Amino acid sequence: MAAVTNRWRSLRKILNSYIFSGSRLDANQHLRSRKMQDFITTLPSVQPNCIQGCSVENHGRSWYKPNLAGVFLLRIDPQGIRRRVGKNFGKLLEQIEGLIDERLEQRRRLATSCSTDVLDVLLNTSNEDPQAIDRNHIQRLCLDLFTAGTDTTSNTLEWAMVEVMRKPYIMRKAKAELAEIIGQGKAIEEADVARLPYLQCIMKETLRMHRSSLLIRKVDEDVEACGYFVPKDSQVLVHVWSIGRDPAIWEDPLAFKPERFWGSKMDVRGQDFELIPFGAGRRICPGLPLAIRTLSVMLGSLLNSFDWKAEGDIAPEDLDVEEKIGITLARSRPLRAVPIPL
Ligand code: HEM
Repeated sequence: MAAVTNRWRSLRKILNSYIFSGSRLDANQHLRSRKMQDFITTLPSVQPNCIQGCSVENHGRSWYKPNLAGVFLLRIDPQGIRRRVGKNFGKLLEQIEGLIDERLEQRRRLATSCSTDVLDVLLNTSNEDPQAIDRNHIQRLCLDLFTAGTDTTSNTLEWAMVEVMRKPYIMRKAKAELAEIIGQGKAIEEADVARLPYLQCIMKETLRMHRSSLLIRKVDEDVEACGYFVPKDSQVLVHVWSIGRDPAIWEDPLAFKPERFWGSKMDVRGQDFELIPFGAGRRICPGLPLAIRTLSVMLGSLLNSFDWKAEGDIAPEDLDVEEKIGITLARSRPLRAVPIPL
């Protein structure tokens, strides 16, 4: 056992030097995280105060499994990661293939090609110019949208509900705003969201606290940033989760307080580097406008249509916020919320 631990320690040392590829970054110095410090550095583009990362003591689990083949640029797949990913993506592609066939059949049956959703638009474009986009493109594009747009959105909504249910005063305030602006029990339209500032604050606060994304960037040329030398071709992982909880940026960072955004111009659209749940720059999430609109409408509708309690009459303060870390950040146990008619 001791031998395995030692080997693992020296492997971590090697990994460290590869990940930080020659820079003088010392992970221990800058990230206090026990579990993540060996593999991840927090290097937001310009804000020096973000670089400190933040404590993640309440992350009790070892979650980060580096793909060794990727780290050492090997073609082999010693952990079977590439094989498993290939198999699971194959299954997803089969499902999408089925959806496309179904839609083509429906269009043939109804003799129509009118655009009702993204898939119709893609199929129409392909009909008009098969060189521009073929069936393979459509399949891959749908795969991208499914993988990038589903868990991200549903997890964020679940976290928003958990946080609102944990703090009855937030629930009351949000409901009061909805009742005043929309009318209790009435449906919310996308256009209403702009008139619901407190609901928007809840969404921002949820995205601040419950994002796990690592933004991945490759450095074009040698750069000095915040006193660190980052050599050309380094891969930099920007740890958005830590930025969102950095005490150097946020007052009382572990508390869910939508009020911190009240009257503030700070937004999630990639201009304020303290809050970049959707990334920033050229590769910022293209689903951002859709996600913001749908999330606000969904959360607002849930709050405006029902009262809520946790299943099993768990007291609000006992609802836990334990996270299950992955590409997206899910709650460790899915929330089971019981709607109560108004
Ligand atoms: C709460 C919801 C969402 C969050 C927090 C989120 C977050 C992100 C982040 C952090 C990135 C990487 C950006 C970067 O590297 O700078 C990304 C990329 C992407 N997102 Fe989202 N996303 C969400 C919803 C969606 C939705 C609804 C869609 C589409 C329907 C979508 C489609 C994509 C795509 C296609 C990319 C890859 C873009 C590229 O590589 O150029 N996302 N998202």
